[in-house]
Amino acid sequence: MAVTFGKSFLFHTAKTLAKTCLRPASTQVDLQKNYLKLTSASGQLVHADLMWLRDHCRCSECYNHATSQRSLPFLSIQQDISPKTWQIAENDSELHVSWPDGHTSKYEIQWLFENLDPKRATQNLGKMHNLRKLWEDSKAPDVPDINYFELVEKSCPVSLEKAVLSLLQHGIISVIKVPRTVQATRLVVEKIAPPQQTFFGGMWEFGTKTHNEQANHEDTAYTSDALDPHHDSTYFSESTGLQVFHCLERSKNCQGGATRLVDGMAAADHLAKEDPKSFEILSETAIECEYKEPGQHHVGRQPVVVLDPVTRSLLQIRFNLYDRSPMNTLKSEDVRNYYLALQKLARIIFSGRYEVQKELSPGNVVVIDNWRVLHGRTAFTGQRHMAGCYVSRTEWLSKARVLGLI
Ligand SMILES: C[N+](C)(C)CCCC[C@H](N)C(=O)O
Ligand SMILES: O=C(O)CCC(=O)C(=O)O
Ligand SMILES: [Fe+2]
Repeated sequence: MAVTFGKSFLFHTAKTLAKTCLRPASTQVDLQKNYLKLTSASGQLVHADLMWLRDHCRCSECYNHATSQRSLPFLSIQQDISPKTWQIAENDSELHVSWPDGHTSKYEIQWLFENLDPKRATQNLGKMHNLRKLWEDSKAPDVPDINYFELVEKSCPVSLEKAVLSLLQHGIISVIKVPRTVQATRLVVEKIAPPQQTFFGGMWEFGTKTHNEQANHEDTAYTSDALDPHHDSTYFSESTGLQVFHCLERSKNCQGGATRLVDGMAAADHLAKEDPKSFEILSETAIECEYKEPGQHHVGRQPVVVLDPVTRSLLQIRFNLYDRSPMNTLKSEDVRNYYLALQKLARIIFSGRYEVQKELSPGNVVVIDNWRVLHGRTAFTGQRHMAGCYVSRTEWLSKARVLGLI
């Protein structure tokens, strides 16, 4: 049964099956009104809509393999398209389809089953989700220290993989023995992706010992006040992906200024279990955040808990109580319940259950997934000089894919 054609094949197979009760030796193809029904030898069943099938022809006319881009004119796909013939070929590894206009398409059967599997989207996006190890209640995450020399000087691929994996698993990377310079901080980051340019700059510096007055911004981060755990850039249309901190200098008389890190996804997960209604409110109601200073006015509107549009699993937590705009996006009848829900999440976040504190010292760079882990600091006295940068999410996820991690 190496090569079988159209309906006669189906008829034949069905009869054989009925007589012998044997499993089919190859994929079965059955033309329905507007799709091909494919049944694998092991019984997996998928529906290939005929418009979808024509669109996914991977011949060099319809698809540019060098650029991974489609070239078939989208509007040329007719609503009533139907194949003239179809056959399973190449020892059950390909489906060949000929279309009324004379075009022939060949598909790898395995590729079809993968891409048509209705569970595929859920499972595929679940890869990141499955790697994630939420911080456990009152237990510090097991974050490996990555050595600067290995990562940057030796460009060790194992170190880089370990670093990006740590980000996927724990939402943070710790790099040790980093030279106390902005340039060394940059070299660490560039192993993963380029620093993201924002109005704060590419690489930024902040702290008491300022160096360059122009680098200062009208934000509490640039003071020595305490900052409760928060995510940054909730006022951008897309929050920055990574937050990098390197404490370049702490004066001898510097007291406080410990970095507080909280796993926002562990907190949201806790809320989902404890109070699903509040979780739902936070994931379905958008609020607004803003940043204003002379020459800048950014506004971002999204829910505090953002779910993946396909899998509905946790995609992002955007928690920043400081940078909220007037809460004018809520319907008046929803205001009270919204406040109660946000307070519930805030209580979990501020409870310390999913928090670690670390007094960053010169030489220690921490990279934080700003879509997951919140950062804050205790108030301080004395001198504390920090450097760092943002990295956009699309850039670091691209690196994770290139490394084969997701
Ligand atoms: C650039 N640097 C990180 C130093 C400051 C960022 C400003 C912090 C702002 N409130 C926010 O939460 O986004
Ligand atoms: O000073 C710190 O450790 C953190 C300040 C902060 O929240 C920020 O720069 O975004
Ligand atoms: Fe911040």
